[in-house]
Amino acid sequence: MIAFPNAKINLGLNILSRRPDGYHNLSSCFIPIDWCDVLEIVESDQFQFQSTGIPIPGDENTNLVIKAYHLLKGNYDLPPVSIHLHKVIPMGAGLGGGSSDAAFTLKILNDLFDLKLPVTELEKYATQLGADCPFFIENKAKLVGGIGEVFESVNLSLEGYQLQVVFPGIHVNTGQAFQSITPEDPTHWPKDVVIKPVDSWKDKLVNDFEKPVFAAHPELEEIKEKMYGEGAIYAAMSGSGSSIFSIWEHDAEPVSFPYPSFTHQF
Ligand SMILES: C[C@@](CO)(OP(=O)(O)O)[C@H](O)COP(=O)(O)OP(=O)(O)OC[C@H]1O[C@@H](n2ccc(N)nc2=O)[C@H](O)[C@@H]1O
Ligand SMILES: Nc1ncnc2c1ncn2[C@@H]1O[C@H](COP(=O)(O)OP(=O)(O)O)[C@@H](O)[C@H]1O
Repeated sequence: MIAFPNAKINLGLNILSRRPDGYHNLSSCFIPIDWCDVLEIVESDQFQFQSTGIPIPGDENTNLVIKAYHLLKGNYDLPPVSIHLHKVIPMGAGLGGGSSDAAFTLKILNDLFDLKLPVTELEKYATQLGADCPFFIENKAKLVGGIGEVFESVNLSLEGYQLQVVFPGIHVNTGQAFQSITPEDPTHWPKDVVIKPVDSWKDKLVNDFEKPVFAAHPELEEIKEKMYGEGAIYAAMSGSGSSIFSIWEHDAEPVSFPYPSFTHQF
């Protein structure tokens, strides 16, 4: 069975409070985007994992795809599988690619072996793999709270707009980025801003990670400012960075950068 785990971007990302377990409560609007990996899982004689495309750092057993398989295997009598992950989504980019691979692994195994796990159960398993993972189970634009596992539907349409996402190659460590933030309530909440026209979002829809990450990497802020300077309606960093995205009128020509990038007409 083959699937195409996609990335996400954060429209606004406010870090509200630090919890006793070290995690942070946040408020954001997540939207899926069509920048995708390729993930194939088939039944096999023995467990096998192969990855191609962008090399994934770290020991193979830290790969979230393998962790997702073992998590389900702990509770279900799963046969061995052969997994092929073709990595396209940049990593450490604030795009949630690894989390998406993990969530799609759960969904494929659920379908392949007819486990009949409902969405709520899949989301619980996904939360054990990473705070961003449960979003990719339903994989629809959502207002997100808690540490990333509390969802509210949102009436958001970007139809008629164009999205640009640029990955400038700087890898941001998510855990360290959270440590550099002083949590507080925002002046404007994402749920109130994203339902208004896109041209009202600037300065209201804020990603709290921008301040510390831009201070460490001023070239990222320059990319955002260049997007605004060339006509973007809204521009911001996604997640803990370092991807910068911008929203344009459908007939605009987004400024180009010498980095991996993705554009999409909604
Ligand atoms: C910041 C966000 C926003 O969408 O995205 P990315 O930049 O990673 O894409 C997410 O909250 C990232 O979620 P995810 O990357 O799954 O986090 P995890 O693997 O669970 O945790 C990585 C590190 O971030 C910290 N963390 C994560 C989520 C959260 N709500 N509070 C935290 O403090 C954890 O303490 C951990 O040290
Ligand atoms: N399947 C996977 N794809 C990408 N990264 C993975 C995967 N499994 C584990 N990782 C680890 O997670 C880290 C963060 O990757 P990713 O989730 O794509 O970025 P981000 O958290 O910035 O959205 C990577 O640097 C890598 O060490």
